[in-house]
Amino acid sequence: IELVISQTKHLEKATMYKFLHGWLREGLLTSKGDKWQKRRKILTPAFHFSILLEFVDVFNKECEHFCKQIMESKDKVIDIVPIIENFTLSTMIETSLGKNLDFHSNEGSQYKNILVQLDRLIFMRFMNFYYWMDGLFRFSKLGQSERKYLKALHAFTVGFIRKRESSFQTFDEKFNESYVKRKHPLLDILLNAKIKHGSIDEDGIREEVDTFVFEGHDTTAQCLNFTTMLMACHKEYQEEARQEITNLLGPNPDHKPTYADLQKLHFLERFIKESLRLYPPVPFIGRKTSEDIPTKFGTIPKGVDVHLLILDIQRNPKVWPNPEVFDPSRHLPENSKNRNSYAFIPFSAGPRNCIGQRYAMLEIKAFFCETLRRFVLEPIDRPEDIVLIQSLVLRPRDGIKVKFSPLENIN
Ligand code: HEM
Repeated sequence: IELVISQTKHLEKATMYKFLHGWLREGLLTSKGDKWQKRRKILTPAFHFSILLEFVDVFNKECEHFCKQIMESKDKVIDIVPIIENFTLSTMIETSLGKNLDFHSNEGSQYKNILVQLDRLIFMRFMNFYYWMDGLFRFSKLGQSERKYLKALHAFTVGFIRKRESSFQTFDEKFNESYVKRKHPLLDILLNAKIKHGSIDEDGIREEVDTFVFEGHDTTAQCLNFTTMLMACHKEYQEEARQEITNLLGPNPDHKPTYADLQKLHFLERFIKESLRLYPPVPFIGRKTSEDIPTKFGTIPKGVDVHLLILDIQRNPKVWPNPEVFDPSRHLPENSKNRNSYAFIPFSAGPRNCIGQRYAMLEIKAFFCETLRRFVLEPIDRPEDIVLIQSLVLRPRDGIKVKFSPLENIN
């Protein structure tokens, strides 16, 4: 695994990524060579800590909205999957496009439905070998549906971009005070690159916006779904996480965490890592080899697809004793120092690792700062009840039900 992903040689993605090309074209996730390198350079500043700092306010606001929905719901046993997906999609739209999208509005519900349909169609194509052939797929009903949804999605994305561009003013990219004061959704960094430097055009911006929405919201949503279920199932760990949060921020959820606070939640971080070990939202990735790779087991030839099965790697009993047991202490520094660093790769590793890793961890931690200070989570669905399916991400087939008991009723 290390030989394939740690080097800059094998950066091209495997053949199966072609199923995403209609949607993302050649955005950061699917591009290769010079194009990928240039884009990574343009996009890396979008995750500078000064920008993430601002995003924490958005996460906090949306976390509060999430909890409000739960409080207003009559039934406290809730299938968390749809509301968590709305939560991560809202934060993604706001931080990447600088826009609030209401999913009850016509625009919001249509946009969300398109994403859901495309995910479903691409998964169906992936699962049916005949549809792997472009010619057959193009003339199939599935192919026609995909074209219809892609056209609608791209019209939405271009609309969002043009609207923001119409009132956009370029800015100085130096990380000085005025830069930090200004909120910079991802789209602004791309518009600046287009207008100031001509290093990207409108099609390129669209590729990247679609890539971020695709890669950023569903992955984080699935991590939150599984982590919330695990919190509910492990009362003692849930209490430890709540203690850590209240020791740092106090019991009142109106006292919101800052970027710096979120760095200090070490137990919560280990809890999330253990959830990512058992339920990696991206359960496998693939590369095409650009030259022969000699390994101690034999040579992987040039030009083949290599699939790296993250879920299996992270449940390998030779590395993770009793792999099915949920145990956050596996991620204590003293317990991980002798472990091969490629045994835990939920965000991949090497030069093509996840650019949004820190963003995702901040969002997930902010979510628990809010929910654990408002509710006690009790299990309804448990890991043994969940049927996992792998669509574009790893997800629970039938949702996940959790009971939310308001903390004030318990104390
Ligand atoms: C828990 C949440 C997340 C997980 C588990 C995750 C996982 C991954 C993995 C495994 C890859 C490598 C994919 C491959 O090699 O094919 C990846 C790449 C990527 N991720 Fe994430 N991701 C998460 C959240 C995010 C977020 C929040 C964003 C954006 C804000 C994001 C943006 C990207 C992009 C753009 C790439 C492509 C990077 C490149 O090829 O240079 N991800 N992610």
